[in-house]
Amino acid sequence: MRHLPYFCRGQVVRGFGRGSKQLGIPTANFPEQVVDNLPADVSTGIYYGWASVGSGDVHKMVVSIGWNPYYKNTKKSMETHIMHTFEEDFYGEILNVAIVGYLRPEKNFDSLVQGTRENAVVNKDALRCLKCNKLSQYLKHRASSMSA
Ligand SMILES: Nc1ncnc2c1ncn2[C@@H]1O[C@H](COP(=O)(O)OP(=O)(O)OP(=O)(O)O)[C@@H](O)[C@H]1O
Ligand SMILES: Cc1cc2nc3c(=O)[nH]c(=O)nc-3n(C[C@H](O)[C@H](O)[C@H](O)CO)c2cc1C
Ligand SMILES: [Mg+2]
Repeated sequence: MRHLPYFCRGQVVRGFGRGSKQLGIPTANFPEQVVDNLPADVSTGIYYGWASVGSGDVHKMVVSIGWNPYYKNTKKSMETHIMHTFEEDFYGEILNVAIVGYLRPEKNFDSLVQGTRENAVVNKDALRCLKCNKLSQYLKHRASSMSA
């Protein structure tokens, strides 16, 4: 994306409910409005960056933007997997994300097992890319000033 880092926020909505169960990675889904507001020339694929829920702590994240070719979705989605274990679900809360970099295009997995493996690889890549935490501090500041 030409527009990186890209900041956006929105309410976490329910998707198809298959992110965590099938691929082992829960993804907080943004509503259509947030997806429609992405720059028109955004490349679909998997990105990494920082995220916070409400005014909570900032965590590393990976975000998938696109049509999930494995599931043949007809509507573009934007789903964030936060690299943190939460005590409970946070549907309805405001998710803040700062997308920092691009990792890979979306793939059409041969199987769910392959999908799970690929996601473990991409999560590791994201952690390697996210060593600098300057943007994390920026997101924390921006999220708290917006909810004040
Ligand atoms: N580490 C995490 N990252 C993202 N979401 C999490 C995390 N831990 C718990 N959740 C919760 O899990 C929900 C996402 O679960 P999941 O992706 O399985 O379902 P869904 O978003 O409703 O549907 P879909 O499978 O279409 O994405 C989030 O909305 C959030 O409330
Ligand atoms: C890190 C990450 C990588 C993903 N990679 C793909 C992919 O390559 N192909 C795909 O169809 N879906 C991919 N997805 C989306 C996945 O299919 C989606 O989260 C589930 O279908 C739940 O909606 C990815 C999601 C995440 C969080
Ligand atoms: Mg999801």
